[in-house]
Amino acid sequence: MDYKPEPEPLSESSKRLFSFGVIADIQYADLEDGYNFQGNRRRYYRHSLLHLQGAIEHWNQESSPPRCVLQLGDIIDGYNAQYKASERSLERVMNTFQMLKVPVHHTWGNHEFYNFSRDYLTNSKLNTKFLEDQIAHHPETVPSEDYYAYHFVPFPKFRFILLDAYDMSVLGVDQSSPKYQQCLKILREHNPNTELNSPQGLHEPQFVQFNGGFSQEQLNWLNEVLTFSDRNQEKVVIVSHLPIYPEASDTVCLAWNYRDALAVIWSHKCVVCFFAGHTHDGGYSEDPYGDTSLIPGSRRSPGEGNGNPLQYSCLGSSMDRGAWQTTVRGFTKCQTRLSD
Ligand SMILES: Nc1ncnc2c1ncn2[C@@H]1O[C@H](COP(=O)(O)OP(=O)(O)O)[C@@H](O)[C@H]1O
Repeated sequence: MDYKPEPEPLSESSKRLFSFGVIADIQYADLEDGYNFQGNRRRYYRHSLLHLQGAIEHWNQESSPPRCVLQLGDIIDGYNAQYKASERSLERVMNTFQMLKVPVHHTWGNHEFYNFSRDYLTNSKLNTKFLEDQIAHHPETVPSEDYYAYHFVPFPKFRFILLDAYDMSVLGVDQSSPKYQQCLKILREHNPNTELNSPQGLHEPQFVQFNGGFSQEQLNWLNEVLTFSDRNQEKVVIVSHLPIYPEASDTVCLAWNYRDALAVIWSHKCVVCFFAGHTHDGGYSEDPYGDTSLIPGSRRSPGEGNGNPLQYSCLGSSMDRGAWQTTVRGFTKCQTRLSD
């Protein structure tokens, strides 16, 4: 990850409220090192577990421990399926996570679906929905079972929302279902390549098989939660495996309908930060909240928004770069630092 903001000294008026850990794309497999599809990025399949152990030791030793850790998806590599080692590898990584003294929230990425069905994931330890916050008297903030998303409150007045970026995807969906046909149609309409994983020649390169998007139902739910948070003057952090902001990511890694997600976020005041995995080179950007020129096709008028810059971060692969610890101080400025 090229961008590495320097931690600012904490002044009396901006004391750290709390911190949380973030780790993405562990992609463990009991295999020798390899490369990504393009052959230009090394994958440290076996070593990634040691890296996770290092991150956990760091988090456990913090004098003021993080409230939680966010695991942003691709916890094991798709190669495990080929070697019939999916369950064994997942078990190994989850056993490592057991050393962590704080709760971990798991997000699902494309590699989860290379290894497991959605039903399997729902019934597995990678489903951390039991950690969700329940807002009494606001049933509209309860997510549907049709997608894997929830919200939780690690610190008073800070709400975190975990989104399912493969809600609309050909990955993890039963191929005999109408939803699969609908997603395949969307993908084919935007991607005429025979190899649907290839972005070659695409006007919108994010329309590849290894990505997905958010259903309207999930976006409506997100809108309800953000409405609640606005009303309650909360600050909101959103996480998903797929990034949604072009300036913080390679365009081929964006969620299919990233603009729809941005439109929902921009119609509220409360969102301060969005974290994603998937883009192994990492990325970081501040949305000036009003400058629509950065978003191709955006219909948002200049000057709209809440006046605060919104932070978007994509984490570099944990195998290459390490885990991140983020400290929160009111979140007018997101402060990140490399923890190892
Ligand atoms: N241009 C491409 N053409 C065909 N398949 C691709 C292409 N790019 C990626 N893939 C496939 O998509 C999946 C994800 O790609 P990969 O490079 O492993 O990225 P990551 O490890 O970040 O998920 C792999 O199954 C890979 O084989």
